[in-house]
Amino acid sequence: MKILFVAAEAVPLAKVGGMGDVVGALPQFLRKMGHDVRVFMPYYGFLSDKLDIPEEPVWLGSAMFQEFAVYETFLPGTDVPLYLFGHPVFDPRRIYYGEDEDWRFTFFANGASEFAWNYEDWKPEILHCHDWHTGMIPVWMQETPEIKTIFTIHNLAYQGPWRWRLDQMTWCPWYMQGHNTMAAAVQSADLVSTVSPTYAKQIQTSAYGENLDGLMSFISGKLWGILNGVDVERYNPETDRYIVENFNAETLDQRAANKSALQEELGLEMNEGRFLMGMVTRLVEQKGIDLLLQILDRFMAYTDAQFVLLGTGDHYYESQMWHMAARYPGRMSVQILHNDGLARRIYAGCDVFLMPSRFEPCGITQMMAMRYGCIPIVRRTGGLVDTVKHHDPLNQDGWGYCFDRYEPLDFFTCMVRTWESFRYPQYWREMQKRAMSLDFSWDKSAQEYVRMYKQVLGLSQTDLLPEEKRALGLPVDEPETSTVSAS
Ligand SMILES: Nc1ncnc2c1ncn2[C@@H]1O[C@H](COP(=O)(O)OP(=O)(O)O[C@H]2O[C@H](CO)[C@@H](O)[C@H](O)[C@H]2O)[C@@H](O)[C@H]1O
Repeated sequence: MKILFVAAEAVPLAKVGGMGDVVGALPQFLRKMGHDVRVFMPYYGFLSDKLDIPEEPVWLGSAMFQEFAVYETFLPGTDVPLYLFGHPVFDPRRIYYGEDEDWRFTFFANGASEFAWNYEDWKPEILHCHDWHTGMIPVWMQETPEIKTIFTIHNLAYQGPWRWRLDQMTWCPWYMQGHNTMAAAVQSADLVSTVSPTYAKQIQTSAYGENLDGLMSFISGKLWGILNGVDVERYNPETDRYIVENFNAETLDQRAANKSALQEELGLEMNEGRFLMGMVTRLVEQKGIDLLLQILDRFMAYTDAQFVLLGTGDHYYESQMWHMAARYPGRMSVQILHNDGLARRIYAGCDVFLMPSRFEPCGITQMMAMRYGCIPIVRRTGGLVDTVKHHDPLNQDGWGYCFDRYEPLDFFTCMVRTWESFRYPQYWREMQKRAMSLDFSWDKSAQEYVRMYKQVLGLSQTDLLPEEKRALGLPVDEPETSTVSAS
């Protein structure tokens, strides 16, 4: 199958949050399964620092009365072809923000559609669109039945420009339904997915539907919930170059060196016995920062814990966290920056990872933390339900601590319980081992996406490509026959 991912972010080139992880990783796994998957994203001004981009474009087009150029290269370190949408509006060294955000991404979506319609050398059968930035693509593609569209919701809270604004900026066809980009996208796309089974159900309720719950229930017949994975090769404590000491579930003793190194790096008291809590996050309402602010001071005063936060986002939260850190010198460190290396050192060095999210479509950081033996404390919502099992001391099961209600007292109690469990090292270690042995690789999710692609193309689910069989560990018949490719 020929699939073009269209998105605003893709690791390792451009990433603000988890969507970039998905768009950068999933295509590699789908290609391993024999599918021709490529990525289309903006040519941001900072990209030329990160990879060599040919000077000659492979295609020139126009959209919204603007000329643009498309350059072809590869996602670094992979065989995934990458098309870069070049126009001066993307020259600034930023991904989001700025007053022109609505315009520049609607233009990007229009450019991607033009490319899919008119580029002669490669024709996608499916456009896999990610979040509102690409939301108009399914609308425009409605009149092009030979190209199917899949729209994946990574974050329903950001719904893109309203219809009146779209009307001002570009052409909204008469058949466009919905009052903003997100609403239009889910109605027009052939299939819609979100990034965990629990979140797929939750967005059909008023508590999580962001005012689109009615619409989500209405389209539930074409709504899939597919859990994200983690790039287990990039994020591997056994080989990670960014941490001080490599380790695995069998050599957990070596993990202690990472804790000391992190304490030293961030100016915390170097003491192995301290309960070290970490958080790597966008500092936005979604992530439960307001809940944390209500209890952190009390918890720090009540215990001997240490706390590390790495994140950027709303200035209000940034300054609140700074002020809090100033009250606990040597015990709390707040790093307002984006730094992948430090994020890994936090996963490898902290004892627990906090994720008290108000809502969480999937959440990748808790999976990364578990992979590095860091026990998650999470609110039971969205993908956190699907990935974190509450500890069960009687049966020695579970690998995290969960609370249900979005209430400071519930979060506080959960943290105190975790802190108490931490006093039992043998028990704690077993829990770390269970967390580290979980399989969060992309293979399983990639199989689900393949099922979805086959459904949208009307292909049989049972006929597998030889590469798919190999990925599933099934015997490959001789001679190999390729039965599913519609290309
Ligand atoms: N300051 C910082 N420095 C370094 N790295 C940082 C960082 N802040 C965040 N990150 C990284 O960004 C990613 C965050 O991913 P998440 O999935 O946890 O959340 P996000 O809300 O961005 O994603 C949205 O999309 C994803 C993908 O579908 C869903 O899992 C999620 O629920 C949804 O909210 C992780 O790779 C993390 O390490």
